[in-house]
Amino acid sequence: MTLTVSDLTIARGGVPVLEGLNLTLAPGQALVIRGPNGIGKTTLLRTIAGLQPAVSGSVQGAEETIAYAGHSDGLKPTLTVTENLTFWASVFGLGSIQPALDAFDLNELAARHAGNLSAGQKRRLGLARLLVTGRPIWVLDEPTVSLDTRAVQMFADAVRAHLGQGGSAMIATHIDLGLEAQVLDVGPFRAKLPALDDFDGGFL
Ligand SMILES: Nc1ncnc2c1ncn2[C@@H]1O[C@H](COP(=O)(O)OP(=O)(O)OP(=O)(O)O)[C@@H](O)[C@H]1O
Repeated sequence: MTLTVSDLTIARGGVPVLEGLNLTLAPGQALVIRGPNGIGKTTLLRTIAGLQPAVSGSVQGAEETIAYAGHSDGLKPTLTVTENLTFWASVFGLGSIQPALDAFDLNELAARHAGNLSAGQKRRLGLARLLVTGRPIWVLDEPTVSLDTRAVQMFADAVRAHLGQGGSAMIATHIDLGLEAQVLDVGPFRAKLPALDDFDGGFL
């Protein structure tokens, strides 16, 4: 499944942050999105994942194919690691959670409640969830936050394996993951700010 982004203009809080973006992401490909804080990386990923509407342009190939992992880990704190993964596997209709436990070294934590894990352990669990979605396009917003060096390596290995199986990944990150990837440098503001006297309810 190839993701095609055509002439995409996006906004946050009513303010355009990026305009006229074109890109494709084919099976087996990774795209790393870089850029300074506040430039619009999260807005772009949320728009591509269908979590917010585009101002104009289109995203094709996204429906039902994207697994999104954003800043919030979305874990259920009162469920154990195993229960969290089993829940998501059942939502997505997949069977074994063992590959996800193995890939992110979660076996020893399997019976622990997610709410009692450390920040890095929670992040590993959040990323392990990607493996039980069975979805081919991973859209990931700063996935390595809180991960130690070893866990970053685990994550990079999981992405490589995913690409090797015909998946693809779009990753906003500030670190070098050592992946063979296209790079999208989101440059300084490329859209026009609205006139100052334009009232914008999006800021309220
Ligand atoms: N809920 C919101 N309402 C209004 N403006 C917002 C909102 N969330 C973010 N913004 C603004 O939209 C712009 C783009 O934010 P975005 O989160 O996409 O940036 P980013 O590149 O992902 O930043 P970072 O690297 O800090 O995560 C920023 O100027 C930000 O202040």
